[in-house]
Amino acid sequence: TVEITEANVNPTEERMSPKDFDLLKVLGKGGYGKVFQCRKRTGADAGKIFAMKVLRKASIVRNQKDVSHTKAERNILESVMHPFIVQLNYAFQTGGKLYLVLEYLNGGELFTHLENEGIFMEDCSTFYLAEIILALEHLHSLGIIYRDLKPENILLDQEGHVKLTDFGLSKEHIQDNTRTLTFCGTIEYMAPEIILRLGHGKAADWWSLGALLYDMTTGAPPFHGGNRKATIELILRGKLTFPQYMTTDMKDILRRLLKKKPQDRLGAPPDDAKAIKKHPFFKHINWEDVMNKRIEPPYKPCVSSEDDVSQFDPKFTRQTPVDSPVDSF
Ligand SMILES: O=C(Nc1cccc(C(F)(F)F)c1)C1CCN(c2ncnc3[nH]cnc23)CC1
Repeated sequence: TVEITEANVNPTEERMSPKDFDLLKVLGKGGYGKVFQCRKRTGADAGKIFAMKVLRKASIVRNQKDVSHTKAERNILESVMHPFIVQLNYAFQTGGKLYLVLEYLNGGELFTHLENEGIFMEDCSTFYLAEIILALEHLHSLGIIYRDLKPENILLDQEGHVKLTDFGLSKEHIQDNTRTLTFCGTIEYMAPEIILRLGHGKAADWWSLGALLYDMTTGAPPFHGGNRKATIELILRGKLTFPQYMTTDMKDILRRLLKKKPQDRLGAPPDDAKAIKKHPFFKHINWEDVMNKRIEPPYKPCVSSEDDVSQFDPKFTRQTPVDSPVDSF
């Protein structure tokens, strides 16, 4: 059973319900639920735009792991406040569904910008990596492992700063409704110990950071085969190769982040992010400036207004937003 009590779901006093929101656009859809752009109709922030994640309880409880992931997602988002992590504003439920009302980010996915650019220049990758490292450092300080670091889980805000989203149930877990949830969707950024199900610690996030940096710099993740099995083979036993144009610092930090054994990896306990922030690859970075958003973002998403959805996939945004009535019998 999904014992989610009203008390620990709704962080605010206001009793909220779906009718307090007008659905505007569909931002994403998967097996367990949908994400809508919506506008709040009532209360202090009436008129404000949010992203609303709607999860169907029935489809979650089928798999115990997802129940814990879902609860983890809500608990994480409720307890985490950080400039580079998406903010949870409201959480509530109806008989059959869970609702997470999150800050709306109209800059779109980092993935989209990486696709458009092909590859990022080093200073651009350094900017995104620095903000992501501070977000991961904060999560790790709370004992939280992100697990799902990959370009599509990294959104940009209106100014072009990073925001980590989609905790717990990532869209891949949702769409691929199989039992082996860990092996669904993009595994290219997954650390060997996760693939081998040896359990994973914080070091798994630093592997994914390395895979992300490699992808930003070369246009593809470090280990990717023609199919899932080949990719897994390469992640576990493949040799890392670098293109000619890669600088020495970049090659060095990638070698250290993409160590197959978590205990050998840069950022392994007890140092965690400290060891990474000290690496020469970040010699020009002032970490205080990064935290205070004093570094100019490399791309400013061209969005016209707060409710702009132009950065999202039209295959979703062109759909009429309907919160399917699972509750009304
Ligand atoms: O499609 C998505 N997620 C997704 C896809 C399929 C299924 C499900 C689930 F079943 F879990 F609901 C979720 C993305 C989530 C992050 N997105 C956000 N976009 C804008 N503001 C945001 N603020 C917070 N997140 C965003 C873009 C869409």
